Amino acid sequence: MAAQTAVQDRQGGGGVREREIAVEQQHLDRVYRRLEEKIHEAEFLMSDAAKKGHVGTPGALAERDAQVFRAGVHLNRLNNEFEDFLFGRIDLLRGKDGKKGADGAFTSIDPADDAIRDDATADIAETLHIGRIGVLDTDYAPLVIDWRAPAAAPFYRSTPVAPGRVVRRRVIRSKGRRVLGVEDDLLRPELTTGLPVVGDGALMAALGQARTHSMRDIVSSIQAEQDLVIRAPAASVTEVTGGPGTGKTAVALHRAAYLLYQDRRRYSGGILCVSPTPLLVAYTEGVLPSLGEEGQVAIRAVGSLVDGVTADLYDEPATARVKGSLRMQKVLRNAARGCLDLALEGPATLRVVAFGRRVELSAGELSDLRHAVLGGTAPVNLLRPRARRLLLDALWRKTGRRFDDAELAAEERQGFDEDISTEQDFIDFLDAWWPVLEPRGVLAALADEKRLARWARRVLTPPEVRRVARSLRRDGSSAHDVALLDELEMLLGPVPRPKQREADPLDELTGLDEVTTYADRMPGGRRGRAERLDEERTEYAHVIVDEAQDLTPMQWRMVGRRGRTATWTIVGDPAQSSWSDVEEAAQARDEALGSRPRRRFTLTVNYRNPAEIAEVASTVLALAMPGMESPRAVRSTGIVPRYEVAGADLAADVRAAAARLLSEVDGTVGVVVAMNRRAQARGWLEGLGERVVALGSLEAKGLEYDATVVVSPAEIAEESPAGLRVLYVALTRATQRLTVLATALDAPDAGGVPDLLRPLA
Ligand SMILES: Nc1ncnc2c1ncn2[C@@H]1O[C@H](COP(=O)(O)OP(=O)(O)OP(=O)(O)O)[C@@H](O)[C@H]1O
Repeated sequence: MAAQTAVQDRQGGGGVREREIAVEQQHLDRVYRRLEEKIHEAEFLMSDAAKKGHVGTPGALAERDAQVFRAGVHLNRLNNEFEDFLFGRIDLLRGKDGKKGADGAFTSIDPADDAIRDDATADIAETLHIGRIGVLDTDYAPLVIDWRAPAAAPFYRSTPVAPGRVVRRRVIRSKGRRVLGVEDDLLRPELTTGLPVVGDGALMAALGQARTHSMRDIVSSIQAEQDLVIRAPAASVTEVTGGPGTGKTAVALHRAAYLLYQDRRRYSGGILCVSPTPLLVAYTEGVLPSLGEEGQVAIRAVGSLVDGVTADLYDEPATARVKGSLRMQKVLRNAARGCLDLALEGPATLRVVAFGRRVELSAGELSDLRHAVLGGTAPVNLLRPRARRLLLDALWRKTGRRFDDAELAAEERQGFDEDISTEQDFIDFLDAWWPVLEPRGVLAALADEKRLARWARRVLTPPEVRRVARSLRRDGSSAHDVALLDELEMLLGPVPRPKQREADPLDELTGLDEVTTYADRMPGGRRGRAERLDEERTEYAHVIVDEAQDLTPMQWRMVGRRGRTATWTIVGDPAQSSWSDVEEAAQARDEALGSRPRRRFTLTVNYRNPAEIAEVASTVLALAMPGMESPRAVRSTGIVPRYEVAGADLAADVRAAAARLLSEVDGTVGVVVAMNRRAQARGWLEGLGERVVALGSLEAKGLEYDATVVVSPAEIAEESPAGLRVLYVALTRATQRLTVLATALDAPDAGGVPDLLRPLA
């Protein structure tokens, strides 16, 4: 009977849909009325604090500032008129333990033993609405439960096989203050509860939507296997693997929001999310604000982890391989020390005047001294004070002064040190003989092939030396260079910086700088507190690594230094790795993570690609990683990939394919080409508008489009030793349509299918 009602209502019979929308609209109206009251409260707090004036004891001022800060943050969150602020509802049977949690909702997951009557009828005992932040009524009853609260977990976890207390799960679609639609899943169809069921399920509705250039959150349709990862306890390392489109990136970002909600104090140390490319950062950075989280999470491209440098170049695969390998540690260590010698083009000897006579250290003596100082492993810049001391010791010995009285000797020596070390000649000599080295200077020195060959003796082969030196002569940096700079920063130690402007002592007394005023005093004007903290921070409480399969060993070292005491979430897919030496990268990952225990999760369902596209990708996967399983595509659209063969004018053919796809989809189109055709391809698409973009194969990582054109699979595959895996990435970017454009290199068959995409016999 209930099943019958459900079928009828799914077909929209009897105006049930409109009635149910009206029911949810009523609830949403109540929520907004309550939110308005909260906004007034927060505004009152702000103005009350302001009225407390500008004078008072330091304690009172600090209290006032903290109050303003808290109220401001709160107001900001409330004022954000989220698209679907309220997005879910669950109707629950009576629970087992009858206890209420902090959010006002009952805690038990399982139904009470007598919640279902013998005739399979049951009553709905509790209805919870789930939203982006929690809202309590004036009497502390929950109007909306925060999606991250324990009571919201059944919304994501319940399945028809293990429904727990959930009878019906409803996803509510709204815009601003208006409810637009509802989509229900009936989790206990065997029961008669009188609940109407509307719609075709929320997940399919979400997956079919057109894509934009920004990723959407999935908060209203997180699936059970994803929810397990999002809410996994933050102990040590959480490792997630899964094929393309299984939601790894989405899950990682939702997990960041969950961790902050769950233990805000602990994660005030910041969460770092490392992404492979700036394009993926731009694509994903709107997700956390849409979940109500801003400020504590820094999403950075791996090439932007060192302040002041942004990677804007790509290295050829063979060069990347060398620069990313652990062998570079040795080369950089030699370079850090070797650069001291480079500076010695100035005076070869040191001459000073002491006690009326000249005292001199010869080139040989200076060289011995340098060796003695460099004997330690300390960073080179930190050895400078020791070098200075040894120079003074050696000069003092040369003066031949002897004293019987120890006190007198100490006094004389102190005077000597002060005199000599303030002498301009000595200062100039020290600056030339033991200069403060900056990572960029040392890296630039490696661009000289002869020098690099010396520092890389028995570590790199001559062709490798040539490649690396040549790549460093370019103007700009690659993501591999950034890891080298970071390594050098560690080997060299901090560069002493000129002192910052003194803080206003009164501000320090009142704690005012913690709240707002510090930003005003910063050079360059007013900046957000979060932005400032982000820049200053070099270690984080939690580190998330997206597309972890692509980090080179040197990059793992760089990321590892940012999370020495952190907990970690690492998501990736070995089948999508563009790094050729998978084992070396795994070893570096192990080093970065140390012996911390790991919890492993696997995601198995592909939410991005329709089955028709996933099938093509799986033929390449079989070549790239024989034996590796493809994730299961969750939907099928009936639209098969289109195969075309390019004629004499590749540009015109690519342009035509892109234009056709633009007319077929509402959202975005991505044209993926081999890396060396990137610039060219941008030109081909000129004038087609903003919905279409050209991407080099490595740039496509992590992104998705309504439709894609993959240009010459063979060219992409042949571009690097990991080319087949890169091609696998390229083929898995489309949510609706795929066009493959073959060239002669692809050896297409009569149907235009490239050799690489033909299923193995
Ligand atoms: N539970 C879900 N509900 C709705 N959409 C989802 C869900 N899970 C994933 N998606 C969507 O599927 C697409 C793929 O997700 P995501 O980019 O996180 O996958 P991925 O595993 O990181 O992929 P890749 O390895 O290819 O980079 C995104 O559009 C995402 O919004």
